[in-house]
Amino acid sequence: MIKVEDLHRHFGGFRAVDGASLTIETGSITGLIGPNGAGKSTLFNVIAGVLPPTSGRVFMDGQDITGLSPHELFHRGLLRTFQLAHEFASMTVRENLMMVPGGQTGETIWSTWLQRARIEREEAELRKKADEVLEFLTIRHLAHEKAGNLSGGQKKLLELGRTMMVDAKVVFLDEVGAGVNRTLLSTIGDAIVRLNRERGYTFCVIEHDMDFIAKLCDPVIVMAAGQVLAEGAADEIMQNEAVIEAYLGTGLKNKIKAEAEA
Ligand SMILES: Nc1ncnc2c1ncn2[C@@H]1O[C@H](COP(=O)(O)OP(=O)(O)OP(=O)(O)O)[C@@H](O)[C@H]1O
Repeated sequence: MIKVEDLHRHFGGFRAVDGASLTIETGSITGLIGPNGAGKSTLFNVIAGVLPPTSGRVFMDGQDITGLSPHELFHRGLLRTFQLAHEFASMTVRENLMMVPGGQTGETIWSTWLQRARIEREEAELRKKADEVLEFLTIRHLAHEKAGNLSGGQKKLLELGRTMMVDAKVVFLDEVGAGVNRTLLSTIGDAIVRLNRERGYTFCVIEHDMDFIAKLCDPVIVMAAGQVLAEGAADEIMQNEAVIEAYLGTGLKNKIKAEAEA
């Protein structure tokens, strides 16, 4: 469980996150939505150790993880997808996956020279794991493709694949659907659900596509002006007056209402 208590992140005098408190339950796929500039990405960045908070605390399973580096959080199984360095364009999809775990014996020249057998064994294990990941994501056919040639949606799948190479526990996905076509978005959605159900991943997903959020996420947390405005099931949230107002602004909401009544 991730618990965020009264989190603030200010930029100069501007309060991007302004006292947000929320809980991401273990085993959930929690949606995080809100109008542009609501503070969602900043909140993600603070939780994931990319930005220090101005004040407030973040706990993971009861342990205070406020201000830990992305690297430390990575080793605890908490990651924001872009923490996993972006794909290496000239390497194949499989090689990109094999790069993730890091710390293999083969990383220093001396050990390369002295421990060839061990390195070969580690490589074989990594290759096997990468192939399992590709199978799970239904993209085995892309194993030898250069990562730079993948479409936007396939790159998102590769990002999910990277989380599987390190057996992540809690994954923060920022705008997973941006620029992704419908078919691939549904493949990505399926992969998220299966990782959640079959591998016990907890997800927190920022996404503007409400169909995607409604299909995948429970609960949905709504942020506006740096604070949590509402939380609940997707259908409740979409009926919530305060949420509609935060998205549309009162003026626009009244205009739509007037037009509907006319
Ligand atoms: N490094 C920064 N310096 C100054 N202001 C920033 C910085 N990062 C974010 N902000 C501001 O903080 C506010 C919240 O930004 P953030 O990206 O967290 O919102 P968001 O809810 O993720 O928006 P979107 O849905 O458009 O991505 C915005 O007004 C943004 O301009």
